[in-house]
Amino acid sequence: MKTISVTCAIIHFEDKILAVQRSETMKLPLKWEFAGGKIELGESEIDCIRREILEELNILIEVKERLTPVTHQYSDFKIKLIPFIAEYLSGELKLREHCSFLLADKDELINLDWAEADLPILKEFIEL
Ligand SMILES: Nc1nc2c([nH]c(=O)n2[C@H]2C[C@H](O)[C@@H](COP(=O)(O)OP(=O)(O)OP(=O)(O)O)O2)c(=O)[nH]1
Repeated sequence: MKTISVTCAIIHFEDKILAVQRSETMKLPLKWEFAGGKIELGESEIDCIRREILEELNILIEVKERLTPVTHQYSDFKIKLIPFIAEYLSGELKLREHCSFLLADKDELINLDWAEADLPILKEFIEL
């Protein structure tokens, strides 16, 4: 089965972290995730995450660090999820695809109902 490469960003708003909830009509409905999306043909990982964040959230970010990618097999597709730590730079946050968002303390994140592929990323981030 083909593996889909997806970037996502753990975005700091000062001391809070942004989590977003997938809408009912998306794949993995109502699961929480870090905003991001699929890498387009010929696009770099960094260009992808900046583009996806602008498209989905209407904000600019500064990418700080790449964490360890996670390969995860869902029942009907397989993804390689590439996480970045980033900082909010500018723009008014608007949800263009997701149904809700949360600005949470790092230690509150684990309580959300995450997309499965995010769990190893969350663990690595919490232990940083
Ligand atoms: N953006 C993002 N996607 C994630 C995360 N965890 C996770 O399993 N995914 C999955 C959900 C999607 O199937 C895929 C990302 O593609 P996408 O954001 O373009 O999702 P999409 O709903 O447009 O997908 P599709 O319907 O076009 O197939 O990766 C995450 O933390 N962030």
